[in-house]
Order: sequence, then structure tokens, then C-alpha cells
Amino acid sequence: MSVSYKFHPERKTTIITAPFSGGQPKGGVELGPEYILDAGFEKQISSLGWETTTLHPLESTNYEAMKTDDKDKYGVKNTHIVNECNKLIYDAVYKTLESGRLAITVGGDHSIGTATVGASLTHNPDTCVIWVDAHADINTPKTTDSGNLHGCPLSFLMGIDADSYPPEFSWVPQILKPGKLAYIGLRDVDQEERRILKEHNIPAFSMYHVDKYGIGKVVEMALDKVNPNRDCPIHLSFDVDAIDPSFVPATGTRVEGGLSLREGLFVAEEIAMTGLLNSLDIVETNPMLAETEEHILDTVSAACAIGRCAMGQTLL
Ligand SMILES: NC(=[NH2+])NCCC[C@H](N)C(=O)O
Ligand SMILES: [Mn+2]
Ligand SMILES: [Mn+2]
Repeated sequence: MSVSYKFHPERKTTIITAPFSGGQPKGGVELGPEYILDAGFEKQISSLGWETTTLHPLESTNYEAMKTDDKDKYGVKNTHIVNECNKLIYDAVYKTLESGRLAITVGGDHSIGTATVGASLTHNPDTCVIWVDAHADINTPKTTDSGNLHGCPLSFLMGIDADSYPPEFSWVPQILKPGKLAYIGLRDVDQEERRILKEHNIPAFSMYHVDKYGIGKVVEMALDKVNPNRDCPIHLSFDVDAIDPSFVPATGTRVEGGLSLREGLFVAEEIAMTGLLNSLDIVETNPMLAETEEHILDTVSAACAIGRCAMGQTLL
């Protein structure tokens, strides 16, 4: 059983590191890429037959050090550094895709989804987004309680409540249509986010649906919604907190009752099987939140495994 990648028959990929934590208050998630690469991620991908290169767009920047815990007058935190980092990541992802390579972005917190999804859709407006997460990440500056921008990337990309955005966000392409986004794994969605999902009719498969229908059916239903003819490129944005904290403890916003490790990996495998994967994010690995060495190992290995499964590792 081997996967063929329609948009990447030559199997070339670029791993883009996004060591950034400014989309949320906890320190340590900026170390995610380093831990994942030190675990041998690049080699694991190349042994699946991919030619790999790496890009480090945030290298030699100092934005991480400028992080604060203050909300601005728009009700969100760290607008400036989130935008500067996202612009650099956007350029890296866009350049990667334009040169015909599959883009793997390793975070970092999920605020970088603004850049990665924005670049994927600018590169090919037919792109659909599968967002695997415990959270909906579709708050707006108007609706967010926390003010953490990792809870908002999808609203910026959709232009929801656009009159509430700090002007720094004006570079973000408001390019994501509600019919091109589907969620898997949701279980902690804010009240106002629920309203947004309903209002825009965004397909959202929660843990309830996973239990009721099984993960296989859920992935199929999600793809039927956003990619009915199975011909559009897929952007898979995988927040590791979609997987249950018993398997993935070292992450910033843990929510009990998540996907089993196998269910999480199955989502990545099944997206690989479509042959339509064009871009991938693996985000929210925070080694500093581990209580034991084993927690680090479990979380980092799960992040690597998500990448390998999406990049065509099969069990037989
Ligand atoms: N990418 C994440 N882990 N996001 C968590 C978001 C939590 C919450 N909904 C908020 O907006 O603050
Ligand atoms: Mn999350
Ligand atoms: Mn997320």
C-alpha cells in the first residue's frame, strides 16, 4: 500500500520551522520545532522517499522576547509580533508552494495558521482546510475572552467581524470561504464561536460525532463537505491538543476526552490516502509543560508520527 501525491509526484517538501509562542501566554511552545527536529523528524520524512529542505523564517528575529500579557485597545495580545512573525511564515510557505514543494510548518502556537492557511489559499484558492483541534480557533477580537490570538486565526482568514481587527492584520488575505473549512476533534468551543460556526454553516465534527460515527466515517464526511469531488488541494492544520492529553500531555490548552492517538494518526493517514495533501501544520507542542521526561517523549513522538502519517507512512 503506497500513497501517491497528486500535487507532489516527485515528493519534494520543505519543513518550515515556526518557533513562536506570542499567540498565547505560556512559554515553551516556541521550543516545539527544535524538539521535533531533534527527534529526527526530517530524516523520518526523507526515509518515506521525500526530498527535504528546511526553512527557518524566524531565525535572527527577536519577536519572541517582545511578548507581553497586556490586551491592546482591540482586546487582543501581542498583535505586533504575531503579525510580524506571521508575515515571515507566510512568505516561506508561499515560496515553498510556488516552487512546487509540499509545505510542512512546525510550530509554535496555532496563531501561525493565519500565515500557513493564508499562503495555501493564495497559492491555490481551491484549497480546502481540515482543522484538527479540540478548539475552533475562530474567535474575533470582538468575541475573544482570553485575547490570545491562537484562538482567532480562522476568523481573520474569513474576514469575520472585520471591523474589530487591529490595522496590523490588513495584510491577511480574507480568502477562506465557510464551505472550504471543516473541523475534526472539537470539544472546547466558546459560546460566541458556536454562534459563528452556526451562522456560517461551517461543518464541525466534534468528539460526539467521532464516538457516534467512528473516526473513519467522520473523515469521510468532513471531506465530502469541503472536497466532494476529491480534486482540491488539502491544507491539514493539526493542533496536537486534538489528541487526548493522556497521549499528548505537553500542550498549552489540554482538554480531556480527545481523540485516541490512533484516531489522530488515522486522520493524517486518511488525508494522505486522498493524495491531495499540499500543506500541513503541526502545532502547539510545548515541551516545557511536561511534568516528566516521558511526557515530552510522548508528545514529541506523537507530533512526529502525525507528520509521518500525513506524508505517506503506511502500516503495511
Ligand atoms: N490553538 C489553541 N490551542 N487554541 C485555544 C483557544 C482557546 C480559547 N477558545 C481562546 O480563544 O482563547
Ligand atoms: Mn487547540
Ligand atoms: Mn488550535
